[in-house]
Amino acid sequence: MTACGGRAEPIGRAAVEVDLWWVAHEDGVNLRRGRWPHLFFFPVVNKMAFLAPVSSSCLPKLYPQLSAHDAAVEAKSRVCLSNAYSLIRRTSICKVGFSSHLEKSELRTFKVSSSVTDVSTPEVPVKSSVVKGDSWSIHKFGGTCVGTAQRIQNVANIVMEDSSERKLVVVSAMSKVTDMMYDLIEKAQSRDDSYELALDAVFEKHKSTALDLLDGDELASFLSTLTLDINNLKAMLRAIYIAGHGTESFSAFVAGHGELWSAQLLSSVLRKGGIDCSWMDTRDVLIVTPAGSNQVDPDYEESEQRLDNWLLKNPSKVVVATGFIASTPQNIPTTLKRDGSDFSAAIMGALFRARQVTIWTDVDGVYSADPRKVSEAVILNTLSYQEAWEMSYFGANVLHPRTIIPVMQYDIPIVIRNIFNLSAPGTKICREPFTENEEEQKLETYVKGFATIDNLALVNVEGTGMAGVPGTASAIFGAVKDVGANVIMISQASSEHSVCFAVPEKEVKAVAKALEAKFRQALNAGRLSQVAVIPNCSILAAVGQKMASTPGVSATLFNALAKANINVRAIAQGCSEYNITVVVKREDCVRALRAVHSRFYLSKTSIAVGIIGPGLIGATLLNQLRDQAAVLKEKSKTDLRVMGIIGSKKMLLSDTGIDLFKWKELLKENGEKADMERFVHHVHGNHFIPNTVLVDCTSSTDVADHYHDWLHTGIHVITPNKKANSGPLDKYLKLRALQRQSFTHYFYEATVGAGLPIMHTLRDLLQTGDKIIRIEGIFSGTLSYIFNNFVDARAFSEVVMEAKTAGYTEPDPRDDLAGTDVARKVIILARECGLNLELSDIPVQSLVPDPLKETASVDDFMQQLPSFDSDIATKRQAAEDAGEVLRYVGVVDVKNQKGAVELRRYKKEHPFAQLSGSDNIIAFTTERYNKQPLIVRGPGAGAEVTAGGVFSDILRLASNLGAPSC
Ligand SMILES: NC(=O)C1=CN([C@@H]2O[C@H](COP(=O)(O)OP(=O)(O)OC[C@H]3O[C@@H](n4cnc5c(N)ncnc54)[C@H](OP(=O)(O)O)[C@@H]3O)[C@@H](O)[C@H]2O)C=CC1
Ligand SMILES: N[C@@H](CC=O)C(=O)O
Ligand code: NA
Repeated sequence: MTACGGRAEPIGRAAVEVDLWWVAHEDGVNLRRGRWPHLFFFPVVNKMAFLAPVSSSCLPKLYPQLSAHDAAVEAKSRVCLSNAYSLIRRTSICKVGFSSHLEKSELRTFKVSSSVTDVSTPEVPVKSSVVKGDSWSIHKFGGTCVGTAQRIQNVANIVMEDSSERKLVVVSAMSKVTDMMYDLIEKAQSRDDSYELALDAVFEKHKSTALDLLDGDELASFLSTLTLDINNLKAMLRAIYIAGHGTESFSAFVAGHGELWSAQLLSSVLRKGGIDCSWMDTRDVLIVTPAGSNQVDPDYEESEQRLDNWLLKNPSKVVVATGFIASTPQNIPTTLKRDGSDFSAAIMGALFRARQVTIWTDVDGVYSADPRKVSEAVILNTLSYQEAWEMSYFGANVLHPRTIIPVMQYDIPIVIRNIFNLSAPGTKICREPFTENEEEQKLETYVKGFATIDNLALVNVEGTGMAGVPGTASAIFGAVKDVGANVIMISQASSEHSVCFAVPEKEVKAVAKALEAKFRQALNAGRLSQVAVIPNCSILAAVGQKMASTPGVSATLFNALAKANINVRAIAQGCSEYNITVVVKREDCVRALRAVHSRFYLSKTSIAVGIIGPGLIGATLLNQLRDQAAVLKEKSKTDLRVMGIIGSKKMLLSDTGIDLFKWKELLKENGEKADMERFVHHVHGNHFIPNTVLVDCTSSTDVADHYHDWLHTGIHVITPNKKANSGPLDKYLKLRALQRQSFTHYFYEATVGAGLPIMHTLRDLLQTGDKIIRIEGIFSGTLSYIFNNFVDARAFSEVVMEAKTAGYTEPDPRDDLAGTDVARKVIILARECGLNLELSDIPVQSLVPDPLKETASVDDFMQQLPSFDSDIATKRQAAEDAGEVLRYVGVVDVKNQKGAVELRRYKKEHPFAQLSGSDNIIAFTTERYNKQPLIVRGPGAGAEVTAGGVFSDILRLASNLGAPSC
């Protein structure tokens, strides 16, 4: 008996290391010939047997040293370890019925190392030449990675730094070379002589790269191969030129040279670096059969055998293989078609049962969404195979789904890494992605990412005659198939009255025509009401394995879409729940993508802000936004980007957000002529921020007149301007009705009491069911200030000027003194309480002297005001004499459905007499606050508090749009 030792190490799930001593003895071996192309040998250990195929013809080549010992044993018992991975199976020696027990999925859990020991006889040095399993790691470098001599050297360095025991490096052609090769064929086919010059360029490119990288024998050898290849190609192209035609396999043969040269170049560079390296022409190994248009199916069994043969002859631990190219079963050169090199690497990963496949590219990994559309898209650390699959199908630049299939069946992870940023860990695509940080996991893994497909059309086949009629769907999709259109998404509600599906826009005409023809009779008879085409659609897909069985994910998604005012045309979700697909209008697609991306916390809640009126309040708001921006981003993940500022004459627009530290200078120096339409289009039309708010800081009626349209187009509006809410009642009612129907927000806290929470308090009272009886108060900061300071011998006009300088007054102080401003506030509150009053319904006592009512400018008015100081001084004195003060108040009498604005006298002890500065005081008398009114008091005018009130409305909007509360 001769015994030779080999070591089989179970790996993966069966993690027990077994020392295996196998026996080569006639009695213990069930040799078969004929039925199997191989001899079989059973290595035995503790009643366990391992079996492996051996090709008798390869034995002498493999183990020449054995011939010196026992030729009979040699012939029968040498294990061709190269093939072991495909047949080894743990089994009891007494159950030798191995053929029915061999299951590939179990086989891969073993690797066979090359260490071989003989214990019972003098040592027989046996070399196991073919080793596969997790000692191999696969790298794939695309054309850009090997685009220049320097980059090839860089690739070589990366390969050398990989500490894996064995490495297979799959390379594409140098960048642009494949296109150059196809161009050669094109030119030759169209009998364009310039193919010769083009071929020279190909030669020069590779020659100069080789000269940069190699020297000595390596250089000479490469150049001689290159020259030979080029001469052959020249002859071949000449033949194509003469025939005016080249077959597909000719093209594949010519095109594949780019890979042949880059593989040889890289392997030469590695050898120059002292690495024992071979290069593999994958056409010798990889066998594929065509599978429909632009697709091929690998023949794994045949490829595996060829690979083993190849490895027997090439035992190097580093192999550089050509990507993209393969052979047909008839040994005719072919290619793996689109994304071929990635596919090559994945197939090789599977054939080698490699530890990992690394795809080197020029991005840091797989993004949660297209970073060109979502600037805050993040690199995903991990993706499951299914997630990667879904993402790639939906247009994410991940991997072609077919690249994932080969590695998926052996649980081999694929890592996508950036060759230009080695510090980035990349994205790992594997069976069960995990995140160490639990919090992060919660946020990240339910929905991993979002992808979109543009240029689609929806087709809606509708009619009462469809319900309960078997075969309708088959007839519809049969017609679609007949015109060769690809159905991307299907949706049918359970009422069965309509079937809706998405097809590429370019195919929709033919589809509609085919359906109309097929259902002509049903349409004429009214059983089908229509075959409708909805053009200009896009698909947005949310992808995540953990969405499955997680309640609330779709609710959150749709909520985010609704809040961004995006209309969803169709929805599809398979019961695998890996993906929720919605169809939206194409122009909404990027906004939709941004909105959902933000909502799932992959980025901030972003709002595009347009500031209208950078006057006192507008400018103060801009400064507050500037000072708080970083905190908001950090703490509440809210990104407020001021995309435009417009005044009455000039505007400043930015595509990415205005630098708020410099907005004044920028507006002054770079500002362009104000154009409201263009401004709104710019702020809202940017495709990067899903939500838009226009903040009207003017007192302009013209600007307020736009609110309805803006809300209608999904733009949120926030304002301290009272004109819209106190303007014509019908317009106001229309505006509020629209606001209630839509998902757009209209906030105006600062219109009453500036930053004081007046509107908020009133809304809370109303919404919780309280009944307002009366609202009374000092609503004017200006008039409060004036009467609080109009004491002793002070002149009325002087105090008015003080109030104006302090920024309490309206742009035109007559709006305050005439009571118009208070009347507007009364109207705003009254309407909020449900009273349908016009401004003219409010009796107002004006403090503007009659002769100054018509004064042209604000300055003229201020200049002339002192001449009327005595009138009001007399009134003040009369009140003083009675122990009273003058206060300008507004009243909303809800019970009697009226309002009033007047100058009243109050006893000095009255709360209204206790105010200071620009304080407002508002008393709400309600059913709940009946004996004691609910009082809100505080400064009710001034730049900081007013801008603060506007800012808090913006944050309220952000939180309504999904920003977390903090
Ligand atoms: N001051 C306060 O305490 C309070 C004020 N408010 C309200 O705040 C708003 C702003 O007041 P304030 O900042 O004092 O006013 P300002 O006069 O200082 O600023 C008004 C701004 O609006 C711009 N503007 C005017 N018309 C237009 C237009 N048609 N299109 C574009 N921009 C225009 C002006 O631009 P330009 O300079 O180029 O003409 C200016 O930048 C008012 O509605 C006011 O009622 C509300 C509560 C309190
Ligand atoms: N001018 C107004 C400002 C706020 O609306 C006032 O004085 O209250
Ligand atoms: Na307020």
